[in-house]
Amino acid sequence: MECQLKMVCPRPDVLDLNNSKHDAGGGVGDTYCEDSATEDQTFIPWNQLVASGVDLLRDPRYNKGTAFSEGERDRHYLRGLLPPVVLTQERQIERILQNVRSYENNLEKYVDVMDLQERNERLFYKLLIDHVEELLPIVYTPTVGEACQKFGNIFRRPHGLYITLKDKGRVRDILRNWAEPNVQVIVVTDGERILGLGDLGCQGMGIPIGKLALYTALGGIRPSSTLPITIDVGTNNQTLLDNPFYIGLRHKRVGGQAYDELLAEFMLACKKTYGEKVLVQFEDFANHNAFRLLAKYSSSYLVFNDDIQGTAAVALAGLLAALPLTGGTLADHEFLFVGAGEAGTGIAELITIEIARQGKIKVEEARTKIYLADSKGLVTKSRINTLETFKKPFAHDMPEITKLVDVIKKLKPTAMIGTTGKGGQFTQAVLEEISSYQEKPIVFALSNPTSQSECTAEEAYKFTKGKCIFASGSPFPPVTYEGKTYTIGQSNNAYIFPGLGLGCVISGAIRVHDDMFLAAAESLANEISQDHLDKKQLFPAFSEIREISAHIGAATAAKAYELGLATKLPKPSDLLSYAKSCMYSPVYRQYR
Ligand SMILES: NC(=O)C1=CN([C@@H]2O[C@H](COP(=O)(O)OP(=O)(O)OC[C@H]3O[C@@H](n4cnc5c(N)ncnc54)[C@H](OP(=O)(O)O)[C@@H]3O)[C@@H](O)[C@H]2O)C=CC1
Ligand SMILES: CC(=O)C(=O)O
Ligand SMILES: [Mg+2]
Repeated sequence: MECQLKMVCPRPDVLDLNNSKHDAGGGVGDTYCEDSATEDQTFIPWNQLVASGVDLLRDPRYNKGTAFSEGERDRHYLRGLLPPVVLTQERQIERILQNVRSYENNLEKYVDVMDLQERNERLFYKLLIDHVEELLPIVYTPTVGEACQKFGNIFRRPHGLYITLKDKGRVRDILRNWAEPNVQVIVVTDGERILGLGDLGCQGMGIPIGKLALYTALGGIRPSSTLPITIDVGTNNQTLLDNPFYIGLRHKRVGGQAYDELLAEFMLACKKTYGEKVLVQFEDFANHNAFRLLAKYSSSYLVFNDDIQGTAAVALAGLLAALPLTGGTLADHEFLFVGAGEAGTGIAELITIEIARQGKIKVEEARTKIYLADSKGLVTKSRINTLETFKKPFAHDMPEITKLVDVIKKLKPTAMIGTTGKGGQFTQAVLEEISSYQEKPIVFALSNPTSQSECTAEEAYKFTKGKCIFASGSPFPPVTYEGKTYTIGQSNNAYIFPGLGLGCVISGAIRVHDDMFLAAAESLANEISQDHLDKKQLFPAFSEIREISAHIGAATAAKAYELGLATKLPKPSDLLSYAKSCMYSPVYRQYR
């Protein structure tokens, strides 16, 4: 069919590099019109043709469904293909929300909402942005976890790229099959540690899809610039291997040289296809690969690990925000990490850097404030020969203690941070113990999804008698304890990566440096007001997140410039305004 649709735009999408006004880093893309665009605006010719008629309705990027105007229906061969009603985007959202709310279980809501992404992208993002508090638990933790577990059973339309062991030698060809040429952010998983749900193999794809939806909704990254990828090297999850509807390679996980070669080919293919400024986020790899891959690629690629570094930044922000409640500085606290993997040691390292920076002391000295416990108990020097490298810096010269409650009795930490991926570790006895000597213990239960949280918000307040300063990785409703209501802050890396990604894109960063995470953490902590603290709320509401992401983006970009890692020159004079002006808006465009 002849292509008829020409989209035109008085102001370019800033993340659209097709346009010279804002150049965030190479390539060609679509343009969009300003929110207020009307059909009789002065249009600038648009240089990309897309389908009309039936094909237009079937293309989620351009489809507006019943919101196509009368004029558009005539001009783009849509007459008769739609019922006569013309609805506004707002009315469409009302209808969809009504449907979503009518489902009793969250997985049905997930299927319905994600289906919209495949049908009408702008409507999906407007829905998500306008109702973020309600829908985040659906497209993200906890529901996305269940969706991954059942991904094969609920599979409808593919989204993202699947790269398997069988594709060795042709990964670049596969990237070329992705229709969008201007990818700026990739989230990749190999599915081995999906939330706290373990190895979900190829079905981990729900996570990159969900994370990238947040890059757009929370951080304003243009959807066409995002690419979810799953690397399938098999799975050790026998239940999935036995499931006739499993979507991945039906064999045990392959590691070693074959794995490393595939990853190396993948990284190089990303750089060759999308340029050196494509941001690659490693997500939900098991820790035996996560730390290795980060160390291997972070000095030569624009890459970070969300579970190690993004989580560290969000937790540090929460701890900084808690200081006005506890009094003192970070260095005045004793931290106990329960769970010593990616999230636990990632946070421990960033806190170390911050304590050392604030106190102008050596990192070795800062580390004396931090203790780890893993599945075998307290991490001590006596275990040094069998400890993984990432635990070793925090091994203390102490007797071995296996039971958590005994560790607490011995160390008397002021802050306890759970990253075990195992639900229920913060038992009544543990919570009672930490509040027996500490007036305001900090208790973070960061494991996801909700089923794996170390304790519920209600348990935390009940068993500490309302004393604790609490945050969780997955959402919990407010808790009322003895007449006082506490709003539960969600210490989730979703506060960090969208803004950090925005900062990388707008500055044209070529590397992600630890100091950029510190800048992001400080920026997030600055958003906590006295109002929040009155409710012991350490994180702002997600409804405020786009504004916050702009601040985080500006702070991250500023740090990239300061470190000489930014390539977009000249540096914009007002990074915050620039970040805001770059953010994708899902409001419908008018098609000429
Ligand atoms: N809120 C957020 O933003 C984020 C939350 N997470 C969540 O954190 C959890 C862990 O993720 P990640 O760090 O990547 O996983 P890892 O597998 O890297 O680490 C898990 C750690 O928990 C330890 N552990 C397991 N059981 C116990 C136990 N009973 N007592 C003490 N320690 C225990 C493990 O011990 P051992 O080393 O001995 O095996 C390991 O050190 C997941 O649920 C994930 O969803 C992760 C990233 C971000
Ligand atoms: C939030 C996140 O990244 C995780 O739980 O793995
Ligand atoms: Mg993760």
